Amino acid sequence: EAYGTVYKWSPRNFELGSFLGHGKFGHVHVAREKSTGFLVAIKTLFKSQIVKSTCERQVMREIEIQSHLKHPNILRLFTWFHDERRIYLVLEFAANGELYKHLINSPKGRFPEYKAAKYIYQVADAVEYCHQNHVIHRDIKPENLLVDYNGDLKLADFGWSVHAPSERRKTMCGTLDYLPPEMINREVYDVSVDHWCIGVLLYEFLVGKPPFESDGENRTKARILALDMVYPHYVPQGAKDLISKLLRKSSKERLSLDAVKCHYWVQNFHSINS
Ligand SMILES: COc1ccc(C(=O)Nc2ccccc2)cc1NC(=O)CCSCc1cnc2[nH]ccc2c1
Repeated sequence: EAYGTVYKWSPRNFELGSFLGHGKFGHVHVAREKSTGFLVAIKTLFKSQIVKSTCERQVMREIEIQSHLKHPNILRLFTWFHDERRIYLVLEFAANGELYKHLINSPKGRFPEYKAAKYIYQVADAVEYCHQNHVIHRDIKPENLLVDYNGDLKLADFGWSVHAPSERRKTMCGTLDYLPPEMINREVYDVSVDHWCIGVLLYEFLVGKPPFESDGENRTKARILALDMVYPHYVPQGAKDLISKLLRKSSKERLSLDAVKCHYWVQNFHSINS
């Protein structure tokens, strides 16, 4: 808001491009801001659906929180505007799309060590920033991570379900794979749920599937509560050490996000990656 005036954005400022997907409240398109040529993603939310399903105050609060989060690994909400029927969110466009697709299209369906280490560092950094801004439970899982033009991760905090019968897990939308024990036991939870999810995420990066994956929901829950997991032979010792310090039943014993970033297995690759 230079010179004290707030610029009034409107749909006229943008040229709408291809359809990117749809969420529970609306759909997302790539768009080009006309005066700069800058590519963004515009998420159109229908007021009718929002008013029906959540109170407007909560919606405004969520948009307020999102627009203040500024971190290189968190998808930016640049601005928003509305007309009589819709709310438009002007979001950062991650040109390399969904991380999940990169994972399943990798040669062995899993990331090499250096990539897993780079990505887990970036996720830990983004989530630590969220915690410092009193935002928790960012729903960390591959479906909620995007890759930008430079190959860096963006925590996207999707509000959307899959838009096409893609190669995603069937149970994707309600996947239990990332639930920590305290949430299965419906106990009170705190920021350390995110630490658990980062442990599950790192395992999935290196193995290509989450540690407690089972065909039945109850089987998955039982495995989570029993910490019933095995590491394939190719998972390096350093990564096993880090995962085992995050997947702890007692949330207080889980490694801090700073310690994740400083862990020797992550640091070993950080120099190469940065
Ligand atoms: C910061 O991010 C967000 C902030 C807010 C909301 C939101 O919906 N808030 C909400 C919902 C209901 C009521 C009130 C507020 C959503 C997102 N983020 C996404 O929805 C995921 C990426 S969509 C963009 C995007 C970019 N880059 C891509 N590359 C490939 C696909 C793709 C898709």
